[in-house]
Amino acid sequence: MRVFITGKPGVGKTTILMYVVKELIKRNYTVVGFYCPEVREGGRRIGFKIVSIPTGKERWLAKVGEGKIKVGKYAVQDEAEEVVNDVKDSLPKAQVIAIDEIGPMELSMPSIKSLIDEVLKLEKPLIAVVHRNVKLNVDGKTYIVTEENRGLLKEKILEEIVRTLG
Ligand SMILES: Nc1nc2c(ncn2[C@@H]2O[C@H](COP(=O)(O)OP(=O)(O)OP(=O)(O)O)[C@@H](O)[C@H]2O)c(=O)[nH]1
Repeated sequence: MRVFITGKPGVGKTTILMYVVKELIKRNYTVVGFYCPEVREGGRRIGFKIVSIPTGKERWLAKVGEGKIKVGKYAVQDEAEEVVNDVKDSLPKAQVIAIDEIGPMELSMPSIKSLIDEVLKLEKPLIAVVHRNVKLNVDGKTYIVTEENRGLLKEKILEEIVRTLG
């Protein structure tokens, strides 16, 4: 059972995913994955972190500046690999996998791309934010988030995943 959340920038994708993750953890399910919050300084976005679920281990994913792999103005940071390995180590015990997001930045980093490829091959329930420009060729239910449906989608997606877990 895979749920993909997509939609325009700033519409509430991350908010839905994090709500579902928190509610699953409250219900004592083991959720494993990662999310990539943006980092702003003085109102300007200077980069993104990558944070492991559930350990909370955090490293720079990408930040403004020069580097061997660049996505737009952001240089992908090697240290992100430490979080990728943390997630990989936790995968076997996962009951649900949560990823925010499957996007150009994440897919540009070989170790994150291979983690995502590995997760997409697993049969475990998955909830993932998918960037609007990324097309995944795997089975799953895709929800396009809008201001109008984002409130209802939170509960609907949570219930669908809880029902799968039994
Ligand atoms: N009022 C209201 N605001 C919301 C809701 N969901 C998200 N927001 C706000 O909308 C803004 C963007 O939310 P995100 O969840 O970061 O949106 P996103 O689609 O993940 O954004 P990107 O990852 O930048 O594309 C934040 O300030 C949220 O607090 C909601 O249900 N109601």
